[in-house]
Amino acid sequence: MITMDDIVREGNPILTKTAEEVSLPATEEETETLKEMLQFLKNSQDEKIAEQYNLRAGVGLAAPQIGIPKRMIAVHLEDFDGKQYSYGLFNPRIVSHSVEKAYLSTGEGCLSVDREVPGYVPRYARITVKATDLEGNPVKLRLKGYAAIVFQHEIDHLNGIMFYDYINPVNPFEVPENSKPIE
Ligand SMILES: OCN(O)CCCc1ccccc1
Ligand code: NI
Repeated sequence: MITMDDIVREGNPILTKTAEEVSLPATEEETETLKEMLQFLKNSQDEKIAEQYNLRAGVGLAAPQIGIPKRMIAVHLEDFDGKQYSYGLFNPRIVSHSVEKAYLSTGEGCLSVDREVPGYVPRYARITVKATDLEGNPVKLRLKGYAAIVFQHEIDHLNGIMFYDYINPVNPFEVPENSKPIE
């Protein structure tokens, strides 16, 4: 099972590189890895398992974070409107997005960053993502709210981008232009 020991931390160059497309159909090993990434998220959100294995709660995970420079992400979360998202995706890409921006009013964190980095992270308010799921089927997801924020955070990891790259260094809590808070 994946534990915190498998999560690479900032300073590791893999986190600032662009990850490679997975050639489809994915191999059994790639599929198994993506399933383990999703299971890690479920474990990290289970009070008993998380406590037993000292897991930091996570709602998303990208393969570079476990040292695998491939375009694979897992997301497991319940949005504030109660909608549930549980996906393992190969080669996710944002195919369209709103002009309007949004930011998590609490700021963001990252399992690969062992420190608080305060500030608003401006992102697109709504995105459409195309990808291939764990069963090898094409998926098209129209996302908004917290889910849109998390998917963007994960897809950024595939392009070597960290959440704090977006924070305004002069005024971290400056409200981004044409944006709304997700709270
Ligand atoms: O890459 C996943 N990760 O480091 C876990 C935290 C995910 C996350 C946290 C806050 C806002 C968006 C995404
Ligand atoms: Ni992260």
